Amino acid sequence: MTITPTAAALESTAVTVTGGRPLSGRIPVQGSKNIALHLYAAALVADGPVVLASVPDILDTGVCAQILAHTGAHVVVDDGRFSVIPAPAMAICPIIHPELGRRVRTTVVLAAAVLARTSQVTFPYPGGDAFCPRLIDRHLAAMQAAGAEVIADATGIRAQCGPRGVRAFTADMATPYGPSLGATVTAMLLAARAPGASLITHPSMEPEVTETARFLAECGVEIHFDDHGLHVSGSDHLAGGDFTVVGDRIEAATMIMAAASTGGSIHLDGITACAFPDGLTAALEAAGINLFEDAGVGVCAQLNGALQGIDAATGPHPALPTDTAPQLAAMLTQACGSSLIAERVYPRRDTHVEGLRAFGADISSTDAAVGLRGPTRLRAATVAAADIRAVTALLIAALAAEGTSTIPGIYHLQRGYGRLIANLATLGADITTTSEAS
Ligand SMILES: CC(=O)N[C@H]1[C@@H](OP(=O)(O)OP(=O)(O)OC[C@H]2O[C@@H](n3ccc(=O)[nH]c3=O)[C@H](O)[C@@H]2O)O[C@H](CO)[C@@H](O)[C@@H]1O
Ligand SMILES: C=C(OP(=O)(O)O)C(=O)O
Repeated sequence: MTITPTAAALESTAVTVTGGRPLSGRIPVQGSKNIALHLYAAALVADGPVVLASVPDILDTGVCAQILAHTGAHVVVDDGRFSVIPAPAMAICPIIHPELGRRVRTTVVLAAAVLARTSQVTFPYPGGDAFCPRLIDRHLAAMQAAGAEVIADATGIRAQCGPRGVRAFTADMATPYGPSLGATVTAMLLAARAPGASLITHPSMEPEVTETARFLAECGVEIHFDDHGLHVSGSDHLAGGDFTVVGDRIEAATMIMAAASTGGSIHLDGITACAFPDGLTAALEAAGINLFEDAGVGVCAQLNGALQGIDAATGPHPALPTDTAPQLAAMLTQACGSSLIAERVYPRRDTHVEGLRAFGADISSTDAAVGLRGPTRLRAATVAAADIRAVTALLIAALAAEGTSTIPGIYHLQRGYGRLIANLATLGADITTTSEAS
């Protein structure tokens, strides 16, 4: 099996940006990274074939496709279409490939799907961004509630159910930071294959959850939300289905913030204004960016005068998504006055702060908030980032800065953005990638 490029291979490629050009124009938005990843896991609980359209061409979907193939599923990815025929239960390998599993966050959700199909699974601790400790206790509690014995050691986790497989259950998704997105999908996939009525209390309502629920309903699962939580009537046979991944609201927000940081305005195809959570729309508008729906085919984002500093807080849907906070901070370096971005989904998420300071930003962070003062004339810098949204924050700073900046390493960028560099070039950015080998 070919393993998709490793971090080391991609860390030898750098992005070079000469800033100061206003970005404007029209670009497409990719299918949502995080929705696609959860749908890949959901595809594993179906018995029939699944086709997902508009999947983003990124490292994380490549890694997840390989994890599925390793379980025995027949997987084809072609021109944005992901087709999978899950193996019959008897033929599923109940081991999540350890090297691949350590590279993505969705490993535990994929493991839940395998557990739901085969009554057992062994998996490594998941990867994904490491900006702070990211617990998985709610995922494991859902597996236990579904009847699995869960044993964790230093190398990974093993979950095993009795001969009847997963059973209907009640599990709670609340954490001190709000409901867990990933654990809610883990619980949904277990419940989908557990005959009887399951109840998931305090579920996350992020689009990743509601889109997975829509997909499971297409496959024949009875599923609905009410004041008590998420009700799932599971079955030991699920049809497959065809499903389209909606546009990536985080990529869209990133592009809007990149353009606004340079004084530009853009048109995005493949997303609608209602895909933007209220907290994101409110933050953009308060900063001076107007969003207009374009006849149901896209969104225009236009600057309304100079950017203004804002106070904002991340939170569970429909609040400002935590995955947009680093990019927002980069944009607000160009805003008049002070800004404060409170982080309420994670105990801390500020790996972008030091990098932005290298560009000259007046920015500081405390445990759960980032404070800024602007506008600052940023100067070019050579600085690397530690994770997917921190790297885009640095790219935004480079686009706004005077001179030529270098951001070494594109591993984190490629985990989540398939066409970001090409799209920025289309909008007028002076941006290239260079390999150390060249
Ligand atoms: C691949 C994917 O979709 N990743 C997204 C997903 O991550 P992910 O599913 O990992 O995020 P969670 O919603 O689970 O985590 C949010 C918070 O809950 C806590 N927690 C989580 C699980 C648990 O079992 N116990 C617990 O305490 C975490 O430590 C964190 O503070 O949702 C996050 C929050 O919207 C996004 O930033 C990530 O981009
Ligand atoms: C934190 C993120 O991703 P992951 O959960 O895959 O690390 C993200 O998409 O911003």
